[in-house]
Amino acid sequence: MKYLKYHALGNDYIVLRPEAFEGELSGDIVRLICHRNYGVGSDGILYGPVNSLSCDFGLRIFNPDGSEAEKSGNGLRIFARSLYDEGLVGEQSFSVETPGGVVSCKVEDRGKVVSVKMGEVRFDSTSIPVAGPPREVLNETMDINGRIFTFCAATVGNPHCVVLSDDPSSVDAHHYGPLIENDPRFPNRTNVQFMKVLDRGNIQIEIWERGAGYTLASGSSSTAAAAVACKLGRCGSDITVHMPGGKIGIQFSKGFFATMTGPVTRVCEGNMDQEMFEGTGL
Ligand SMILES: N[C@@H](CCC[C@H](N)C(=O)O)C(=O)O
Repeated sequence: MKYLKYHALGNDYIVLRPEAFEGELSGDIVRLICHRNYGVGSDGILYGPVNSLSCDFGLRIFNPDGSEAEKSGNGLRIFARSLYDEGLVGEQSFSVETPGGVVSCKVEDRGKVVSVKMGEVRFDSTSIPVAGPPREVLNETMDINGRIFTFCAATVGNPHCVVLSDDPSSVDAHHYGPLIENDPRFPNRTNVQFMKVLDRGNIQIEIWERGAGYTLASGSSSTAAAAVACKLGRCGSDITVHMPGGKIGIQFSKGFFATMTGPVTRVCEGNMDQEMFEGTGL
């Protein structure tokens, strides 16, 4: 089974074309393909282009735990680059339908940079979702094993919990990230960012992703955290997000309509041997 592999600041994805894999991408198959020892290994699978009635292309996004995500910022940049590499798009803008909404992509610098209009970031609890009365989820507190966190929540199409921090660390991301990801206040679980505002144009985040765990970078996390910093009045509308894997630029217009710009790196193309799937019924 042919696949392509790319990474975006160390957030790596496998691109599977439907013609290369005509079966149903079950949770078991996704977990196997993403497994770092028994499979190819990745932070997720991009399955597309699939048919779309409203857009140039459709895309499905799967996390390594087998769950399907509504949107992926790094994933969309990688998907756009894969289309460019295979001559399906040029450097003109094109639309992609995801379960979390429609985005517009533009490949730049011969594919090494991609911009994505990610849609509107929203903070209302019913859209994210967050349990409790309908409200904007801003500067709320949560007690996680006795440690009190102040957080905001947002949706970029997928859910995000942005924890305000003076010292974001991978230690906190690994320890508290899974607890927050699965906290009952988030009915669909959530992605988690520990965010420090550096100045009006820069933030730093550490990331724990829903269904993927600790990642070196995340486009939708960058978008959500930057939107929270802007919403709180701590940043302007042009923000650089600094992560362990590198940095992404986020620009807001007309309120919280976000454009994300960042790099994509091609890793390889390969073929998954049928032996890998023995015993899976595939
Ligand atoms: N790494 C992605 C996010 C992938 C989806 C996320 N884990 C979720 O379940 O919402 C990104 O770059 O946005």
